[in-house]
Amino acid sequence: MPRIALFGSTGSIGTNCLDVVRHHRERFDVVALSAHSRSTELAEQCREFGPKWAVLCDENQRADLARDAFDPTELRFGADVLEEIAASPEVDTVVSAIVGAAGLRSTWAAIEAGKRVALANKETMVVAGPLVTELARTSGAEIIPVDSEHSAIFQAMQSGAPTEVRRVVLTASGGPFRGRSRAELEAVTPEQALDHPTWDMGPKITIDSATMTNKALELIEAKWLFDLRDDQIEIIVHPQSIVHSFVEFVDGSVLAQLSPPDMRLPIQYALTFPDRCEATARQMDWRTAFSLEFEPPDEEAFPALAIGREVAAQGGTSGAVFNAANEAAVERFLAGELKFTDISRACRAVLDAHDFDPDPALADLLRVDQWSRTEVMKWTS
Ligand SMILES: NC(=O)C1=CN([C@@H]2O[C@H](COP(=O)(O)OP(=O)(O)OC[C@H]3O[C@@H](n4cnc5c(N)ncnc54)[C@H](OP(=O)(O)O)[C@@H]3O)[C@@H](O)[C@H]2O)C=CC1
Ligand SMILES: CC(=O)[C@@H](O)[C@H](O)COP(=O)(O)O
Ligand SMILES: [Mn+2]
Repeated sequence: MPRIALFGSTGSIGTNCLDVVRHHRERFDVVALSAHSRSTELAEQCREFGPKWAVLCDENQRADLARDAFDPTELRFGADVLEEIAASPEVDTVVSAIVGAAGLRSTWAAIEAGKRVALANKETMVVAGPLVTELARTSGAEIIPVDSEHSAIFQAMQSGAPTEVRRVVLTASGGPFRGRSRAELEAVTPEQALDHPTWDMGPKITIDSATMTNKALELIEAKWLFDLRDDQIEIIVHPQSIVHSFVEFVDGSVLAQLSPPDMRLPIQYALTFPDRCEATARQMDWRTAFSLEFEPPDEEAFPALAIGREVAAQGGTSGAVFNAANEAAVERFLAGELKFTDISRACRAVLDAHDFDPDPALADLLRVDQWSRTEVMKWTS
C-alpha cells in the first residue's frame, strides 16, 4: 500500500486527492498532509485520515494554535519540513499539489529522494523542467503527471515508444472569455475571470485559464516532461473539456483520453499507475446526446500563448522569470491593482528586461524568481 505525503492538501487538488483516498481506503495510506495556513481544514483532514505528520508552512501559524486539535498527528511548521518528509523512508509517493513556485523545493526533494511524484504543480516544470527531469533520471524518481492534459498524453503514450510520437495536441477550454476580442478583455473583473466554464479549481490556475497563460505553462510543462521539440506541441480549443489531449503517432494514428472534467481521475491514475482501479471521478454518460467542438485559439486576444512558445524555445532562466511574473501579476489583478490585460503585458515586460542565463542552476532559478516578482510589484501599465 503506497504511503502518501500530500502537499497542498487543503486546496482543490488536495481535497480531490483525499476524496480518491476516501473511496479506496484499502489501497492508500496517507502519512503526511500540508497546508499553508488553513489550520482548521487541515485539522479536520487529520481527524479523518490520521496521518503521522501535518505541516503548516506558514510559520506565523505557530503562535496560537490549539495543537490538541491535531492529536495524535504530529503538527509541524515551516516549508523546510516538507523537504524532510518528502525524503523520509516512510513515504513512497509525494502528491505535489501546492500552488505556484512555492511547490518547487518539496517536489525537488521528493525527486532527489527517488520517490514517485504525482505532479499537479506544473510550475515546477515551468521553472526548472530540464533540471528536474535530469534529477529524476539520476535518482530513479517517477514523475507521473496529474495535470489533466499531461495525464491524457501520458496515458495515450503508453501505447507507443517515445520515438513513435509525431506530436501532441493540448486541449484548452478557452476559459470564460473564449470568443472575446483583446479590447473586450480590458475591463473584465476578477469575479468574471474566476468563473471558469468547465473546471472547479483554485483561484490562481483559474485566472491562468482565463488569460490562457495556463495553456502557455502547460506547453512548457509538456516540452520538458515528455522531451518534445517545440514543433511537436499544438494547442487547440475544446470548450467541453472532455477530450483532455491528443497524441499523434508517426503512422497517423491519433489517440485521445476522454472523461468528464473531474480531476479525481488523473489524480487516481497517478497514484495507481500502471494499474487502474474503480472510478472515483464522474463517468461519461453515453446515453445522452453530446457534441465535441474544436477550434484554433485566438492568439491576438490571448498573447500569453505566444509568450509560452517563446519561453519554451528559450529555456534557461525564461521559465522561472515568466512563471514568477505571472504569479505576481495574477496576485495584483486579484487585489484590484492591475487590469486583466496587464497580466500578459507585465510578463512580457519583465521577460524582455531580464538578464537571460541559458544554463542556470537551481539557485539561479530561485534568484530570478525573486527578481521577477519584485519587478512586477513595481510595474505599472
Ligand atoms: N485545481 C485543479 O483542478 C488543477 C490544479 N493544477 C495545479 O495544481 C496545483 C494546485 O492547484 P489548486 O489545488 O487549484 O490550488 P489551491 O489554491 O486550491 O490550493 C493550493 C494549496 O497549496 C497550499 N499553499 C498555498 N501557498 C502555499 C505556500 N506558499 N506554501 C505551502 N503551501 C501553500 C494551500 O494551503 P492553504 O489552503 O492553507 O492556503 C493549498 O493547500 C497548481 O500548481 C495548479 O496549477 C493542475 C491541474 C488542475
Ligand atoms: C484541470 C486542468 O488540468 C486545468 O489545467 C484545465 O486544463 C484548465 O482549463 P483550461 O483548458 O481552461 O486552461
Ligand atoms: Mn491542465
